[in-house]
Amino acid sequence: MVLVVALVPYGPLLAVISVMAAAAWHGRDRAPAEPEGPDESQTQRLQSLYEALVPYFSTPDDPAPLYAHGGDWEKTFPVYEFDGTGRVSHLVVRYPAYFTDGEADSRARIEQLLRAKSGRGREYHFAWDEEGNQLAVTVLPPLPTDIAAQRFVTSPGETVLGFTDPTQVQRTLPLSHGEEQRDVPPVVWRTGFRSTEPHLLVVGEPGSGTTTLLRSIALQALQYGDILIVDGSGTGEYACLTGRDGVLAVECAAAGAVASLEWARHETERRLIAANHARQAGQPLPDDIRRPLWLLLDRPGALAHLAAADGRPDPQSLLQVPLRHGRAANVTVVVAEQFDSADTLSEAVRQHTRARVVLGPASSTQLEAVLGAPPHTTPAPAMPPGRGYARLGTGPVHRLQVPATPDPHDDATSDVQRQAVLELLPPRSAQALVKQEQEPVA
Ligand SMILES: Nc1ncnc2c1ncn2[C@@H]1O[C@H](COP(=O)(O)OP(=O)(O)OP(=O)(O)O)[C@@H](O)[C@H]1O
Repeated sequence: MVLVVALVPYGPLLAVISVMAAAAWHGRDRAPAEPEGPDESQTQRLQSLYEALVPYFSTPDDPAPLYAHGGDWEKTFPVYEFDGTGRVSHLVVRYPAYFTDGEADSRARIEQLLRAKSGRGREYHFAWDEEGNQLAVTVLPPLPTDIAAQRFVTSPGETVLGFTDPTQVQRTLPLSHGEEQRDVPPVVWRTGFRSTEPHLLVVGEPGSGTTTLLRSIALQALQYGDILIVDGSGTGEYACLTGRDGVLAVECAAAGAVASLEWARHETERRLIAANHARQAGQPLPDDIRRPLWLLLDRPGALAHLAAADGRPDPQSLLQVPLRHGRAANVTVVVAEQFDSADTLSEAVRQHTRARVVLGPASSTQLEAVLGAPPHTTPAPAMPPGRGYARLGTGPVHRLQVPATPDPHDDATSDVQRQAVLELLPPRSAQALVKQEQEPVA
């Protein structure tokens, strides 16, 4: 088009000739290509997959079965791709309309079979098209495990939980990776006044990376708000945050945790009342209410019986008000717990944490119990720390890899990663220390 316009002053004929020449040049490689079909070993793989599916996708009373022993796989696999090792990397499987694709067990049987026949040791994504009677199977590449903590390009109120596949999220984040820059699709969780999932629950096996995720959230939260940490694990993994600007307290003992959470409950009520006054008076919300307050609890279950032994309330019981009214008061609660203590989670925590993350190995029952829906992917053959799944409200289940955000005081932390975390820590100013002494312990 640009070419035609540019050539108009030289006469339409010249323009036509030039366009034809350009088209010929452009199309020089487009000679009809040899139709590319699968080679012999690929054909064999497809045929054996087809044969394995026959018992699942046929009934004796079907007069014209799509699947029959010795039948034609080309009718059932309209799309197929292979990777460099000759294994299937993408496959579309057509199946008869009577197959019970709405039933979880029927789907699971097919998914298990396809996974076993296409090669274990990889992660698969299954997309069932119930209307079209077809299933798309895609092999997923591993998620990147080498993304270090850094300032993510997000807006206030957005927290990056980790990174996922490009297929399910529209957006990518520019990340610095050593000298390079690369774009990676994030799982972004929105908190605050307009959030539909104002609180988060993280569950995992020991060592799966739940503390690291909370540390990553804390570093992001400190950019715009204040945080209060209750660390029931008692291993001091949040010590790097103690006394930093915006860190109201890092509580490791039951007494301190109860006192701080009592303060947080009053603070939530104070914010609510002030917000109501402002709204009724038609005035903008005061700045101290706009500033987000985060309550991060790592393994609160461990503190429950210590508090009880001391005659104090379970710290979780103090979360009721922040959980219930946090959205209107700009107070966000994050709770991390291990699977074996998940039964210590209070009803309020279960009910109000609509953003969910599972890290580390988990059975499909455990995943469904926490996420409320099964993932459409098979488990990773080897789960690196920080790998898991995230679900925001009733949205899709995303694969998740949390950015490496290690404890900078841990001797095992590499210098590069330590430096990355240290750079994100706010300064320690005298003001923070005074605030820390005065505020949380009411
Ligand atoms: N996202 C991640 N990327 C890289 N390494 C990670 C990640 N998450 C955790 N790790 C590493 O895995 C180990 C355990 O992490 P973390 O302490 O966060 O786990 P945890 O679930 O809190 O377990 P625990 O309760 O036993 O401390 C640490 O050495 C940590 O550096």
